[in-house]
Amino acid sequence: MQDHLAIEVRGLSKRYRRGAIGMSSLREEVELFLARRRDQRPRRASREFYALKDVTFSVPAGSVCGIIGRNGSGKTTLLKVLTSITEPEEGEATLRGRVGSLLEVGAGFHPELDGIENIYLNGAILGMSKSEITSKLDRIIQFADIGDVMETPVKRYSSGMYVRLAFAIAAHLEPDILLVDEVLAVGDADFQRKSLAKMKDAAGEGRTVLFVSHNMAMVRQLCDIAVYLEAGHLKQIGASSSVIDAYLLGSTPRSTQGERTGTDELWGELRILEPSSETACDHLKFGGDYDFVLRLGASQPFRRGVAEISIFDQEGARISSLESLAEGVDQFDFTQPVEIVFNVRSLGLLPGTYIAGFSLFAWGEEEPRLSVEACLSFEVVAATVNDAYWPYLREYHGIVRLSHSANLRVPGS
Ligand SMILES: Nc1ncnc2c1ncn2[C@@H]1O[C@H](COP(=O)(O)OP(=O)(O)OP(=O)(O)O)[C@@H](O)[C@H]1O
Repeated sequence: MQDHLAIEVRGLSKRYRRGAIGMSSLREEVELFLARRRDQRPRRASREFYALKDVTFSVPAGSVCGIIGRNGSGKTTLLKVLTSITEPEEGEATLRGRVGSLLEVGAGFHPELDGIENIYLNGAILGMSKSEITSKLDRIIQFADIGDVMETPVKRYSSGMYVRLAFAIAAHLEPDILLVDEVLAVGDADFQRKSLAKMKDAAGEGRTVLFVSHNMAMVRQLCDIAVYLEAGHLKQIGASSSVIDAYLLGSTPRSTQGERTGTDELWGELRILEPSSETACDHLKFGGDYDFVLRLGASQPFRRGVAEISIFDQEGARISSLESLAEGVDQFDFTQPVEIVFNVRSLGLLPGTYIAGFSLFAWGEEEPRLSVEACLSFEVVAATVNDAYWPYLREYHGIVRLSHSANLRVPGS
């Protein structure tokens, strides 16, 4: 193995048998359940499949590497193979140095032992001496910041407390390689911020971090390289920004170039353009100016209407909408297609991935005549460091930035 490589994975394959409930991801179970209800099909027979297939890549020491991919693409399986929780059928993985991991809430903890005893237990597993662990104890307790439960058996901890303590241990026992699954999402925003900073520090000290996440803004911010898995195969590895772009494009519901949706009688097409440009963009800068252009066509006259563009986050929560009526546009003469241009200025959506859709209502009717929930996805990226807005990051500041100013005053004077 080459010295500068902390992790080397060669031809890794892992097979599972699908069938029993609880073995598949939740989403797969829900899909299966719905499919069965729809078709009354008998239960799918159990069969083998590859959760990982011939995966080969390496990670240089001192890098922070993101592992990304859709649900069920094999990310967790990869971490489980790397930590020897599961054995691969083929291939091999070599990890250079001491490995600390944070995979599942509660994993690596003994439920009957209290917080402090678990710190010693984990340290011992990592091969540390008692005095080495004692010297780090205060920092771990301080980082976990879970109050006076350190002497309570961890089986009584909430999942948030588990994660706080587990991350504090994993990060402070100074493993050479730190493997972190999405568990951090359980912690609150403040704790996530501390954890991200800690992972960055770890890399700065020459440690290697492998970080599984669905949060592209976080991966983009934290990781210098990324591995993109698709259905157990390695789809791409490289600089995190280009791998994330490839992943987002792959999971885009439809082309950002805009695509006609609807019927011959009534259709719409949504594009995002830079003002006075005809080129569609899918990477928008936080704080930038954009035109959301909705082209509509109808075969029947449809005079008074309300057009609305809805913007959702990756989890499907509606973040905002743009609405024509409030802006004084409500007369659509459909003798030929029309375009409604929504001028969005100083875009206040924080870096992250968003999905847009649109609907068209006839005046006075409750149900839309045309409704398209997701027709394009776009990503908002942080502007450059020189930009006044650059520090605004979603995981620290929420999803939208309200336009505001601030001033100082002394009450009563
Ligand atoms: N113990 C198991 N037995 C059978 N199948 C399994 C087992 N563990 C995982 N799988 C299946 O292997 C595939 C990969 O799962 P894995 O958890 O690695 O995906 P993932 O990318 O981490 O997904 P997610 O993003 O949803 O966490 C999925 O189809 C999953 O259902």
